[in-house]
Amino acid sequence: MPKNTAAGPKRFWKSFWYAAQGIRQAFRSEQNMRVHTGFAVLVLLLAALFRVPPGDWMLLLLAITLVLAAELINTAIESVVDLVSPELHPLAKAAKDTAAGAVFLTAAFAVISGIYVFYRPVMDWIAGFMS
Ligand SMILES: Nc1ncnc2c1ncn2[C@@H]1O[C@H](COP(=O)(O)OP(=O)(O)OP(=O)(O)O)[C@@H](O)[C@H]1O
Repeated sequence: MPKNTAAGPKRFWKSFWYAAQGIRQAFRSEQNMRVHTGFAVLVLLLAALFRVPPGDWMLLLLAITLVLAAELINTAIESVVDLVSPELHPLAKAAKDTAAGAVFLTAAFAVISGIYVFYRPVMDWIAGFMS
């Protein structure tokens, strides 16, 4: 596999290309990455539908970014663990479980953010629907 041997601006743009390849690879190989991306798209569509204020958009974008970034780092750690420790090992388990814990924390933050942003608009929508 080729390394990034380019220099100057070319090296800079190539590193973006490698990053895009990493995201594409994680999206293809990790079901959780696809599930989280699907939720992210749904949440952004709902935010547009309910016309949430700019500050709430930023909170949702922060939550989505945290979850997807944690998922990418989790995927990277899983790959390295599988490479160096294909056999069962307590440290391999600790590494994978800790990385999964990071994803769980960001997902919990995303759920709380979603409730914070959508509770009022959804309640108003239901109230309008009932009256
Ligand atoms: N080499 C290993 N040594 C010890 N325990 C491991 C090892 N590999 C995996 N495990 C345990 O099995 C769990 C599941 O590991 P696996 O590699 O299937 O990842 P995963 O969390 O299912 O991720 P994904 O499904 O996204 O690939 C880990 O969280 C860990 O507890």
